[in-house]
Amino acid sequence: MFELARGLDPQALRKIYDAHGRLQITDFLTRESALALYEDLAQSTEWRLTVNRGEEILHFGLDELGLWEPAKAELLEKAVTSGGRFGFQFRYDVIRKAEGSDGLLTPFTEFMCSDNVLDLMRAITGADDVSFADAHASRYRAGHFLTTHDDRVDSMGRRAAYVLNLTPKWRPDWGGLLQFFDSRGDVVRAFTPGFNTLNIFRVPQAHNVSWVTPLAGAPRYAVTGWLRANS
Ligand SMILES: O=C(O)CCC(=O)C(=O)O
Ligand SMILES: [Fe+2]
Repeated sequence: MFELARGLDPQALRKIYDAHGRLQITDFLTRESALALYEDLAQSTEWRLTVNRGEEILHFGLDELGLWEPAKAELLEKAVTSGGRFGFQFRYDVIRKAEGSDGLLTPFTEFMCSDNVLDLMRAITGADDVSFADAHASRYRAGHFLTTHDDRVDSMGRRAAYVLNLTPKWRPDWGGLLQFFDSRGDVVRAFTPGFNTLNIFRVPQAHNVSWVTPLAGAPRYAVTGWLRANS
């Protein structure tokens, strides 16, 4: 089903990862595999809106949201914007792998957990104890975002994060950049979502996804997760 692009050079990638704690692989899958995954996500009806309320993670069906009274929608809007002003906040659409879910997310997760891919991930990151990868799909539309955080959850054994971007064409003006920060809050690197581009970065490390602007001509599709050790 899914195939790695040919010619990936683990040693060269390892050098970049070691030097910066992050890297981009601009063609990760074969074009056919990446297109199949993109098309599957673009036509899926399994998307739900996810937002956090403090530590709590909420999900809303998109049909359900369409039926909300304007006053209720406004309350959610206010909660999300005030939550993000000084704290950790996100809002985007998600598909989480679930028993019986059709679509390509489960086969893709299995692909990420295959010996071939895990060998490559261990070679790139040097994290020899990585034994599996988890995955969920994300879709950021205008007004979606994820404020600065470092992905650290000690009990989860996260060694590195990965993001496979799948929108065929993206412009930095559309927002949705994966940004990395130093301790002063300066952006030290920003990755513009690129089709079939895999971003990998060491955990913990401060990063965010910038607000997707009304200029966005398409949703920002990705499959993302963590390379994990059994903890
Ligand atoms: O979508 C991305 O580029 C990053 C997502 C992320 O940082 C996360 O889900 O924790
Ligand atoms: Fe993150």
